[in-house]
Amino acid sequence: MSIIELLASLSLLLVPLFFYLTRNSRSRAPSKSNPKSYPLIGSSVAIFANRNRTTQWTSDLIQSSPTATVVLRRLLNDSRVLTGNPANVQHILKTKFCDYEKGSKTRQTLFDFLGNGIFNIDGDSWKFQRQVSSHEFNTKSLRKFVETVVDTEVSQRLIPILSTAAANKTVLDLQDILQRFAFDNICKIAFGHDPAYLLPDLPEAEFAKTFDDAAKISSERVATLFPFLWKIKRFLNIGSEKRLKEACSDLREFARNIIKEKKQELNNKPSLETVDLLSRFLSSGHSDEDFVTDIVISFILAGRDTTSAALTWYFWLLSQNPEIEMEILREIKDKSESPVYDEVKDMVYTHASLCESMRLYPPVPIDGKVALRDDVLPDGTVINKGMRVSYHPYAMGRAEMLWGQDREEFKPDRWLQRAGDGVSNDGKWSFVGRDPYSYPVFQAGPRICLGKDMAFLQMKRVVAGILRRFKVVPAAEDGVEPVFVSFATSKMEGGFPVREVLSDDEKPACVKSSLSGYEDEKLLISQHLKVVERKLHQFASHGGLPFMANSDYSEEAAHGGLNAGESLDHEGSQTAEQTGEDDSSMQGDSPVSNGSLPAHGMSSASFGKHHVVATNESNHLISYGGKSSKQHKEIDLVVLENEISDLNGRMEALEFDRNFLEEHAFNSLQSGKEGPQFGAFIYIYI
Ligand code: HEM
Repeated sequence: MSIIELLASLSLLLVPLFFYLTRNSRSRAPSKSNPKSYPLIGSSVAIFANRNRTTQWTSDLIQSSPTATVVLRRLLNDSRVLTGNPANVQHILKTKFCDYEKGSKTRQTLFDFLGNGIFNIDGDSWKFQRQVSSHEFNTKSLRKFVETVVDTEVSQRLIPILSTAAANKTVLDLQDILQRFAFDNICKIAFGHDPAYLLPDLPEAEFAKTFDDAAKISSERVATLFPFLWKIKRFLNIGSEKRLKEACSDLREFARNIIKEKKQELNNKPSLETVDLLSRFLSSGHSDEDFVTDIVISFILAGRDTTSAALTWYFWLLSQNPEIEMEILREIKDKSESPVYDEVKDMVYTHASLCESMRLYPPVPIDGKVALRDDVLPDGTVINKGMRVSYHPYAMGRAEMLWGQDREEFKPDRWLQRAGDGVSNDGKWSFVGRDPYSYPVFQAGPRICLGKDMAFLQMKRVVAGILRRFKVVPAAEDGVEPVFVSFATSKMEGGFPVREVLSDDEKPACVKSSLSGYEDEKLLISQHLKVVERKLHQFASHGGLPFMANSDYSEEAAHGGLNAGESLDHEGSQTAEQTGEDDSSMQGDSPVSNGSLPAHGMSSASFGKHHVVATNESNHLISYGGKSSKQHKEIDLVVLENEISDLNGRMEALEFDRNFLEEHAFNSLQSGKEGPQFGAFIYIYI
């Protein structure tokens, strides 16, 4: 055969193959935002390069797509669609529910870990599990959940551990503590079993490690570019697959022990006083041990990793937004010490702040289905049978189209309305939810999370328990941002080391009164910072500071102070218009915020009014005439820099003095100078 004949035959073979392999390229999804794709290998190079930050990378791709949808082409025509478009989300999760399933490929991939549990199953088996489980989430069960299980875990385990850490000034991994808390909770409520992982000596959490390994390796299987590799490793029982096998076997052993215990209990006492989820399944005629084991594992996954992830990021955000923390504390202090079910339900601002936190850090950042037949999404993306279509709560929570220009700010107010707005007329906040297709943090449609209400009740009770007594302070240096990672559910990479500091109410009276002056000063500095922030914003918009020539610092401070004061108003008298005004002042990318001032070193350590006078003088300086516009701009900028540097120095000095005072006060209390008071304090809180 001549070379020409050989080439001709090859092209006869390759051309159809090429068209077959690239047939998905004809999808009408916007191509500009899709990463560069090549025949056969698709975008594998980019996917591989971003494998350690898939969530963030795909979120960026979605943000830059005009329809908020991207198609990721992988090896050999394995295309996956990722969407942040609410219309598409509604389409796959509700309108065409029957055409999008977990799918057999995903089921097979996750089978070793989740078996036939509710997260990994479709059809009748899913319906049955959902139906039986749903009894566990009715109002009566939830009321019992808050008033017995959660309360006990908070007051008898969580608080004592945090109190000891606060007294000894030890650093705790809050992520680990919250996972232990959630694990004890879910086992107690779902299986009537107390694993007692949240104990003062923090027992070796071998189970947690095992569970994390199983979840991580399983989600790596789903994400991998080379699925055949895990299959070979599994066959040979080597590497990560060997570990997965061991982990799954340990998990199953754990679940089987719980089931054995429960069966014995049921045999001894056929009518139990309290009916938990496991008893329900065992009494429903399903005695197949593997099936019940799968259910136990799925519920541990649902209950342990979601609320703990949500709360970990929540406490991080609060540490960066003290004024919001104060507003939450105000709401909490309105309720009783151990808020009962109705009070927890009524914690509207706390509820809004949790929704806002999960908007930015969703516990399940990406989730998906598989198309059972060819389809076209509402935005025109062509879907082929067997294609994986994922929705992306992480990207959606950061989409300007859905949340506006201030989407990166942590603002619980966006979920709230005040009296006089037609929604509530008792002067309180009322919660305004978003449609679940724009905010699919709990999924949406027929498979919406069953534990949503339970999760909120639990999280609000934990927040109330902790914030009433402590301030959670990240142990990492200021400015160090934790890293968001995700293996099925999200995590903070490396944990969340914190120092628990007693809240002011919990401190002995002498320390409290000395510290209140520092708090006032801190508030004043924050207000000044808001003013500077607004000035910088104006500088960016107008190339100068138009207001400075006509107004003086006091007016600005008063204005800034009003906004900050609004959030501190105990009577809750802030109006919707005022809130709106505050919003607009914060819109756009603010180059300076309270937590991210550039360090200019220490300047004045003097506090209060002196500083106002000095700044006043600086402002007058720039209103002197005779300068060119360019010179004006330069002077404006110098003035702003000086202000920032000065405020920064004052904040550092303040923190230093405050720490010194706390240290000194605690030391003198410990050395007995104020023995009786400290004794009482220890007695009550430790
Ligand atoms: C902040 C906390 C939580 C979040 C963000 C959350 C989120 C989700 C999401 C995204 C799904 C869909 C998963 C999928 O099908 O792929 C889901 C399903 C589910 N969740 Fe939650 N969840 C939370 C807490 C809980 C809790 C505490 C429970 C209680 C045990 C729970 C029980 C379930 C169950 C049983 C399903 C399966 C529903 C079904 O497939 O019909 N969740 N959740």
